[in-house]
Amino acid sequence: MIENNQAIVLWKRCLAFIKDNVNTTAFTTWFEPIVPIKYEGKALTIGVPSPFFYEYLEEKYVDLLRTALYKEIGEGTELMYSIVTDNTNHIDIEMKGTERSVALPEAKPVYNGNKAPTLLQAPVVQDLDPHLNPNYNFENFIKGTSNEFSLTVAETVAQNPARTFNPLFLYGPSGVGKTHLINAIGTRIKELYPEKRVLYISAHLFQVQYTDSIRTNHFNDFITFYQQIDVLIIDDIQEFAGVTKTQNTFFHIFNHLHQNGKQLILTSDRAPVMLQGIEDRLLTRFKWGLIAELERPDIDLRKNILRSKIRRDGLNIPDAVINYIAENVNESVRELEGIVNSLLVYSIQLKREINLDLAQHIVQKAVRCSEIKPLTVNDIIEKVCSHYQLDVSVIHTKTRKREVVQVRQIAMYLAKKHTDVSSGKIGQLIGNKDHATVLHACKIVKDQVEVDKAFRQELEKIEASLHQG
Ligand SMILES: Nc1ncnc2c1ncn2[C@@H]1O[C@H](COP(=O)(O)OP(=O)(O)OP(=O)(O)O)[C@@H](O)[C@H]1O
Repeated sequence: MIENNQAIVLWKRCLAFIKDNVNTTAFTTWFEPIVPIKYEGKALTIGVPSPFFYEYLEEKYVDLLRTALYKEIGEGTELMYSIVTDNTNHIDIEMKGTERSVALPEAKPVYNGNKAPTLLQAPVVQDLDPHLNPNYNFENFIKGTSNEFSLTVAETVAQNPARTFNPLFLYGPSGVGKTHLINAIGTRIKELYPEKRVLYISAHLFQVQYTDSIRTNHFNDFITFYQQIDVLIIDDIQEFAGVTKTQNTFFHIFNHLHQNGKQLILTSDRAPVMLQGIEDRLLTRFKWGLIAELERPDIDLRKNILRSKIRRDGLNIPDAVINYIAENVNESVRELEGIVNSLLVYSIQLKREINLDLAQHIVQKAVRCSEIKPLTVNDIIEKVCSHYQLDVSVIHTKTRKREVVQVRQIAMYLAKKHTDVSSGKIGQLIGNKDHATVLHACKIVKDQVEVDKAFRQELEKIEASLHQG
């Protein structure tokens, strides 16, 4: 690779500036490994060792890099990245710096980003920033048994928005790929139907925009803006719990879009039946289309995700290390990614190869904080039965006695709330019932919790005992 002399000189100046503005460890870890590649047409290209390195720089140091470039080279200088795996080999994935932060929805509120709520007309398609994260796409979403169904319905919706499942409601615990999948749907729709107005927004940001619109007397603009979206994607809808006015506004937007054949895509950390503090009329609507669950990744998926991430980061990690991580880190994909990133940082900082020792050290540190044993459905059955002084075996019989039915329903409700076991599996483990019986039980208990104070306190007592040995 021929380095361009001008790039070396310019980058050296930037480095001097950066060195004055970060601590020594950060400088050694994140800036020393960078190699200047070329300077052409007001763009400086730098080589970084992996895509992760690029993402990290863009996330943590984007402002510092921009300031250094503008100050040392000139206002408006662009930064380009190239992934360099070693001195002789460089994968030419050129990535434009500073775009990533713009692509991330939370980094820039949609309200300002689209300037749309001040317009009474529909935003022109090309003016509407969909706020999709292009790094979350179908191509890099790895399929496994825990996400296969959700992936299939997501692809179906992307192929034919508003024609099949509307709304599409995806739910599952944190870090299992919900945000990734809904961004992938949005991106695919934009590819297939560029004329469609697609918008991704977190429920939190939607609420902030709504409150802002009231404060600044722009409520009508706010409503008009949302009613003109073709594909509305709202992440983490559980955040609407308890905020009645936002829910009310969303209810009207939902109705308008649905009636006009527009697609709605929603995610939540739990099934609609478990969403407390959300009005029934909204919950009913969430069930109009299709509800799909994303479960925690099983071991095969964990291994495949690790392999894919490692390949993408240009790392060389032995199989024994991959197996060790996959066996010991099982909470979420986010957690897996965190471990690989830590491995990378440690190996750069300590200049050590990635081996089993290093992996064990990192995994133990990460897992130690969450050493509380996760609850199982059996733990819950035992606690509930002991609270009601009922023999555990009775819960598994076919009896329809009122008190047994109620204990069974409470156990199902608590299992759904406190574990990530799927409804079907909970049914199997509690009296060999089906998935629909579990959801019905959850609804019955939830309704009673909302109106019956004594019952609510009783459940709180059982819940408090769940983590006691
Ligand atoms: N099947 C998968 N293939 C590849 N990457 C995945 C997969 N599932 C999750 N990920 C990655 O794991 C990380 C966490 O996923 P994501 O943010 O989509 O989770 P989430 O379910 O939306 O979590 P939360 O509810 O906390 O927002 C992301 O970097 C995502 O790309």
